[in-house]
Amino acid sequence: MEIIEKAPAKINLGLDILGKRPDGYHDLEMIMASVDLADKLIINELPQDKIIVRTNATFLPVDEKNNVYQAVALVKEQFGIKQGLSVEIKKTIPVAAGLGGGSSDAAAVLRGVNKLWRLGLSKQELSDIGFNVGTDVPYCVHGTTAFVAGRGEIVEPLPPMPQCWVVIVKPQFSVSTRKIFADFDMTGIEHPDIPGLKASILEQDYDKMISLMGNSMERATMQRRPVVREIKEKMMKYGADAALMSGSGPTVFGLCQNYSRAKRVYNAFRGFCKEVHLVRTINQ
Ligand SMILES: C[C@](O)(CO)[C@H](O)COP(=O)(O)OP(=O)(O)OC[C@H]1O[C@@H](n2ccc(N)nc2=O)[C@H](O)[C@@H]1O
Ligand SMILES: Nc1ncnc2c1ncn2[C@@H]1O[C@H](COP(=O)(O)OP(=O)(O)OP(=O)(O)O)[C@@H](O)[C@H]1O
Repeated sequence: MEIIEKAPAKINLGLDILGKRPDGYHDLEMIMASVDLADKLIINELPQDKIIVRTNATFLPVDEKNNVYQAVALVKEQFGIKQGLSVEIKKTIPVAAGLGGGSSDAAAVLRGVNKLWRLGLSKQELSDIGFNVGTDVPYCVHGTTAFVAGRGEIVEPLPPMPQCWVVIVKPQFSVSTRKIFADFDMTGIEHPDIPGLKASILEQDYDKMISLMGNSMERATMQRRPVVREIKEKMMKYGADAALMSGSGPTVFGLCQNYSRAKRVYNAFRGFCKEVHLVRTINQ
């Protein structure tokens, strides 16, 4: 049986860093939403006991370093599964971009093997396995819009964010989340109002939502890469309702309720940046 799973990208409407923990990780509070920019996973069972990962993104690792490989290996080990698996990842989400592509691929393969091997695992159980692969996997297992806390393991689903167009611009360079966190200076950081942002989504109040969007990591990434600020400013200049860096960056996304405005913002970046997308939010 062949299983096809979609792995959508995420954006952080809000990201707050509460502090560094004794284990070196950071306590976070985030509001995340999925957008219709997705990788596609084609999953097939293999008779031999091995995991084969293939991808059109030839620069990506396909061994134990790949998030999909890791997620499958964990399930096989935990449930003593002797069948193998082949997974083809058709990559569309920009890599190391702040869009959670690797985490979403891992969540997608977990959903896939749950069906293929009839494991009957709940979302919570899939999240618990996936959390060993990456911070954003528990969120990606739940998808849509959610409040996420702790190191990333606490996921509280929310109603879908108010629908809008999303312009996604990824500059040519990538950013290492680990490095940004390692050098992160908590002094004087801006804390977005996450409870307020959460309330705006519960109330489906788009104007309130865009006024409260914020990302504590933006400043650190912008200091290293001023072009991130330039992209954000240019998005606003061309008519985005709001613009923000996603995750640790360097991708910036702009929100527009009006399609022609979104198209104008999109056109302003085409040719200027290589990876530019105009997509919708996912509302189910
Ligand atoms: C910042 C976000 O993009 C927000 O969505 C994600 O939390 C990052 O997700 P990711 O790249 O999948 O991150 P992981 O591979 O889990 O972690 C990368 C590195 O970021 C740091 N890290 C991550 C999560 C966290 N709560 N505190 C941390 O300090 C750790 O040094 C970790 O080694
Ligand atoms: N399936 C995968 N897709 C993308 N990257 C992967 C995958 N598996 C492993 N990686 C590695 O993970 C690193 C981070 O990739 P990813 O695209 O998930 O980052 P990101 O968008 O910054 O994520 P986040 O927003 O969660 O920080 C890459 O450098 C890549 O080598």
